[in-house]
Amino acid sequence: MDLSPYYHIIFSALAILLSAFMFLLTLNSKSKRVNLPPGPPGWPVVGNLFQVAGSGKPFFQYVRELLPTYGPIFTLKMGSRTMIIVSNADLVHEALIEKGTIFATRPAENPTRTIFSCNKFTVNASMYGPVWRSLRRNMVQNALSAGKIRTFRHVRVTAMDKFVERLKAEAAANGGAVWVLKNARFAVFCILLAMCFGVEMDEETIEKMDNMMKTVLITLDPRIDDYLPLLRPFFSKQRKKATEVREQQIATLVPFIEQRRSAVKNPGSDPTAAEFSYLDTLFDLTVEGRKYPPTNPEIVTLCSEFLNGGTDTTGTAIEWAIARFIENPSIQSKLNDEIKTTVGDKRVDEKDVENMPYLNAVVKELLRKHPPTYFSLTHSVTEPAKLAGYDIPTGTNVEFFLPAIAEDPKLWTNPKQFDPDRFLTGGEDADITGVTGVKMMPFGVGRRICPGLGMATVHVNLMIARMVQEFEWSSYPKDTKVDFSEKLEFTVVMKNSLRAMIKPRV
Ligand code: HEM
Repeated sequence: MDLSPYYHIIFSALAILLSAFMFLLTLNSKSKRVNLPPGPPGWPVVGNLFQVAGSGKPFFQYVRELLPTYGPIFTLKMGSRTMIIVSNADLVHEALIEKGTIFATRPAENPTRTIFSCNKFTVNASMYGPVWRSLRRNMVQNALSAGKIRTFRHVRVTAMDKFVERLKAEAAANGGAVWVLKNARFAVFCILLAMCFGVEMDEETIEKMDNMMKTVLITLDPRIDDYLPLLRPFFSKQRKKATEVREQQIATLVPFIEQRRSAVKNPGSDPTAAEFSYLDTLFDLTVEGRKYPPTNPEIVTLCSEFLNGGTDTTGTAIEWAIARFIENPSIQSKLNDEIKTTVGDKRVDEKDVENMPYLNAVVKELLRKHPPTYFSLTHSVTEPAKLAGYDIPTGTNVEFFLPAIAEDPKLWTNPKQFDPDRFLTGGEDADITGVTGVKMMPFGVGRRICPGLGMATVHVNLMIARMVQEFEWSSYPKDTKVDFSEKLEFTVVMKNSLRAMIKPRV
């Protein structure tokens, strides 16, 4: 959440004037009687907003530095929004498992998000209720069930072969060096596109789609008027731009939606059409409380959610994995040994992954130490609630800070260390779904747990296995140390995007 571009003196002055006015208005309001968790003192109305923005730090870093002072639950006032940051496993369990139905909703969205989510018509943004239930049930049962994931095996095989070819070509042109995140996220994006649209796309079209998705994500970056709605009149240009981007997004995606609609209506008419796609589940979808199926703009929104949910998250996991392999070559060689003993000279397949305990331990440790997002998506409560004895009013943004849980010394031995063996010889374990207890939650836990968990696990395991089977990975430039600094770019990626040397294994 980098708000620094908006941290402008004029707005500060304006906000202070407004804040004095609003403060007087709210002095006697009943919110004064609410017992919120403690937090750093802020200014009236703007709260801690300018402290956060002015710190110049990524939001996760700002929060991390407050933990020793304010503990496992604290409040940040971000303009009109009250944010409650939770960073302790027991409190996560209390909120998302014990009081799961109450903490399962989402807060109100800012106007830009509302444009792109078609008024909260997505699994991730919808309030806890009938729309969410219908959309989520459809995604989980009709598109992401274990059986449906299996039907796309051939898509993953083709995408992995292309991925390896791309890496080889890039290495050949650059003295053996390749960019890790860029190539990994492109490979996942190809898989998700094929699953979503069920039509074949050439590389140029895929890149066009990818650029479109990136533009949307940038447009959705938070702005200061999201926190201080009184400043909205100053941002009419940005609002107009957002509407234009939305129009472009619709114009880019609708032709593919119509192509698929026609292929489904006239079986056999399009020889390139896949047997099944996520789109097929949306055309006639019945949504509780509605009499009509999703419109084309709504389908655009649902497809974008499907593509965005799994692309950067998975790509990010792969980048951190390769960084760890370069840092610790013994992990890489142990993995390669396991691949060799499991599949011999055969190309590693997703079915083999189940029989590779070391690979599974590496992936689990990766998601513990480097959860691709440091906060779960924002939660909110369906009714006034209590957490750790404090009041949680409706409309509050409840944020769960994942690294604090996955690196809690009360839950883990040497939590800072990247050590896949902790899950094998170390005798440690964790239920990633949180049902039997929360120790790490890279996919969230409870009712809003990531519905892509199963598929994402297949993708991360398979990509790592193929990347290590094909190549030996080492540092670029040679003999340099990996810099593990982080930065926020929707997910938490490496501050200096990882470039690595690859050597084909013989
Ligand atoms: C390594 C990959 C992934 C990670 C780390 C990840 C992580 C997460 C997290 C932390 C949440 C928020 C949970 C909460 O609100 O408490 C989430 C939600 C979600 N994810 Fe994922 N995700 C991944 C892959 C995917 C994939 C492949 C898809 C679908 C194609 C997907 C679709 C979604 C959706 C739709 C939600 C919203 C669920 C809801 O609100 O009910 N994710 N994910």
